[in-house]
Amino acid sequence: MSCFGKRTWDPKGKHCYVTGGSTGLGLALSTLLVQQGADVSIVARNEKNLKAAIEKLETVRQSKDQKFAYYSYSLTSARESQEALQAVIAGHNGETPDGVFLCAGGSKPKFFVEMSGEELVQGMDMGYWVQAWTAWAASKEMARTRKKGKICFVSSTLGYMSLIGYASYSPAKHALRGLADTLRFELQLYNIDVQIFFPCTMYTPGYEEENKTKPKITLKLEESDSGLTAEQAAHAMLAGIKDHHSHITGDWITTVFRASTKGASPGRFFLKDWALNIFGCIALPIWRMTVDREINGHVAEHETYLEERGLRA
Ligand SMILES: NC(=O)C1=CN([C@@H]2O[C@H](COP(=O)(O)OP(=O)(O)OC[C@H]3O[C@@H](n4cnc5c(N)ncnc54)[C@H](OP(=O)(O)O)[C@@H]3O)[C@@H](O)[C@H]2O)C=CC1
Ligand SMILES: CCCCCCCCCCCCCCCC(=O)[C@@H](N)CO
Repeated sequence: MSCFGKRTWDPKGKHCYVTGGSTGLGLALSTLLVQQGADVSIVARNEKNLKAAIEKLETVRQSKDQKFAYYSYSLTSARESQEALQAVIAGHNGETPDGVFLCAGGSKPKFFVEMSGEELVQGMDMGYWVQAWTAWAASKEMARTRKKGKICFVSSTLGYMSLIGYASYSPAKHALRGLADTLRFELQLYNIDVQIFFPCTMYTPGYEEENKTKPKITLKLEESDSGLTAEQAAHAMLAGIKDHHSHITGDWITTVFRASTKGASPGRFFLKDWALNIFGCIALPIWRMTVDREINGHVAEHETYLEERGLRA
């Protein structure tokens, strides 16, 4: 039983569709779902990683009846996201998934003035549309087939706040929160549960990739966040999913941001959220002042950086 006596969600025997299930958080979540008896279908682009992920899932299989499948699609367009979902359904005896877990995504942090127009558009594709299109396709399918399913988005700490360097990513992750909060209301019409996870830094292949372009100052400011392994983050995500939390967090810093930006989003026990909010009212402005000081102390170094790249007249 979870809050308000609602039964906890049990993955056993459920068909789970995990986007981005080939590496990082998506693979760690798929592994947990398999260990708890679910059938898992994963979608990502790179076929070699997908195959390797299925081999890993085979090693934790609980029963011979569990079905695992992978499909290679890029989920940044409406058409491919619908095709991917149809392939997942066809591969599972025509059955709509019980749970859709939207782990696909990525970021390419840089300074705003060094980003190209394409990179800013890609930021929305890889942060927002890569999950929104699948949520859209799955909502239509669940409503049509009367499936009382669940959809869980993956935002970020940066979906509640932001940091220098994340102009192409943080807005997309904030937009996911807007979509999840909208759908939490609207999809009640079809008995579909909508949740959203806000992970902090996770040490994954995606993290290593983003560090190739990340400004030094961004990396430095992120040090306040000690980070989680993909497995730790997946545990927190699944615990929140089971307990029907609308907004799921896996570390204390993001939990403070959750409480301090709550608005009308559902939270936890009100006294706990009040206490977190009061703590945030004091600690966050102090933290922000240290960040402003750090950025202002970076002006001279940044001047050289821009000159070296021909970005200063
Ligand atoms: N790592 C971090 O510090 C944090 C990450 N996040 C978010 O968590 C989620 C998981 O991140 P993480 O595990 O680190 O990332 P990884 O890069 O390790 O994994 C991302 C997964 O998404 C897939 N993917 C990426 N682009 C597409 C696409 N266009 N179509 C289909 N699949 C795609 C990748 O496979 P392939 O490339 O083969 O398509 C891979 O399976 C992302 O949404 C990320 O934004 C949030 C907070 C912190
Ligand atoms: C309460 C007072 C203390 C406040 C401290 C605030 C520290 C902020 C840390 C920001 C961490 C950003 C994680 C980004 C993860 C992510 O999404 C990227 N890795 C992109 O993938």
